[in-house]
Amino acid sequence: MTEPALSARINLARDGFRLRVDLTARRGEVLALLGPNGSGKSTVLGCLAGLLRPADARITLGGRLLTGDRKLVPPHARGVGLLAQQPLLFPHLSVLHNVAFGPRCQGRSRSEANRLAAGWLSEVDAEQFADRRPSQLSGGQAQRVALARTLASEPELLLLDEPFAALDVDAAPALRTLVGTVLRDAARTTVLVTHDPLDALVLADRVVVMQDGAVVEDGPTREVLAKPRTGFTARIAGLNLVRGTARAEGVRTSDGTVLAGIASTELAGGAPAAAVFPPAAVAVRLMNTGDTDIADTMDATASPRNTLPAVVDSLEPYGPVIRLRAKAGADGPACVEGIIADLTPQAVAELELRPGRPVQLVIKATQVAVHPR
Ligand SMILES: Nc1ncnc2c1ncn2[C@@H]1O[C@H](COP(=O)(O)OP(=O)(O)OP(=O)(O)O)[C@@H](O)[C@H]1O
Repeated sequence: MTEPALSARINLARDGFRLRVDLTARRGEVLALLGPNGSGKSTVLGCLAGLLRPADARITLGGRLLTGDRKLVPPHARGVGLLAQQPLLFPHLSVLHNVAFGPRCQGRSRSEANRLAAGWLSEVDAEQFADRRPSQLSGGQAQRVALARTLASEPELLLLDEPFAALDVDAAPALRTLVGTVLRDAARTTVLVTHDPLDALVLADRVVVMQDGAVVEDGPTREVLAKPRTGFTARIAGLNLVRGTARAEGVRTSDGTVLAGIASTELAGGAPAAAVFPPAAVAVRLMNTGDTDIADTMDATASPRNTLPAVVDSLEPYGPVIRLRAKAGADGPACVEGIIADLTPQAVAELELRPGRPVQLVIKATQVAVHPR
């Protein structure tokens, strides 16, 4: 096992918020840091960048101690580059000189710094803007230049804080592709803070999920998103997650509902478990239509279905489908709260669905994966 390039143990308390994390990343690894608002992601980045001075922390990068033993290496001397949501370019410098700024600060000659800057601008497909001022760039172009500026200092650790969040939907995919290309440098370690599961899937090798200042999930991206252990991760992965305890046939929730499913690994009865299923696996029917529509499509060999009474909470367009969010009815099980179902607009119209309408959620047991929690 190789020594991690980045190792960070951070303990920090601030106005009622407590952060306790232990993070490591290998050289060349791209780590996505996910978590709800206020979970502490930016605080972790601030500590790594040297912008925050945690009371109790030990951060090393490539064997160098950055924070710890009463030492705090200042931001510019860390070998850490930070790309924030906003490009934050120097308005009075040309694009080329913005990018050359880092190498100049590192002691390169003017011509050498300009040569390097031109190379990085071409790397991010922005060499044609070299002579412009930042005010003459679009948001997407400015963010590309900001990426070149960050990379021009050749950081050992690259921190990306929601780098696509401020971009419009047309500019984000191009920059995401570009970032994907530059992140393939095996010499650099990257920590990417994002709300977007697509960023994690496309760019990251590993996902760390934070909640209330602590790490609650850590693993290979696909594994974490496919087998979420927390409601937050399930939501960002676009999956439903119902918690409970393991039973032979599936998961028993705290309200006594048993959700039939298929266990992903062997689970001891009574162990904490979660039932995970995609919104497309949830069929919706009206409470008062009887079982005929389902019975018509079921034969004797059909897999068992879970039928749960619920109430429509909201209906929102979601790409080509309508996403229905359910809530618990007065007498129904609480476990249906927040379950999402994707329906065709035609089905929504035919069933005359609207918020407040009692429905039944029908979920095929074969599409419910049961994971340990
Ligand atoms: N400068 C500050 N002074 C005091 N408390 C702060 C400061 N900045 C953030 N906090 C608090 O620290 C906690 C963690 O905030 P942080 O910004 O790290 O979360 P986050 O996960 O990055 O959230 P978001 O996704 O909303 O950016 C929150 O409770 C926040 O209110």
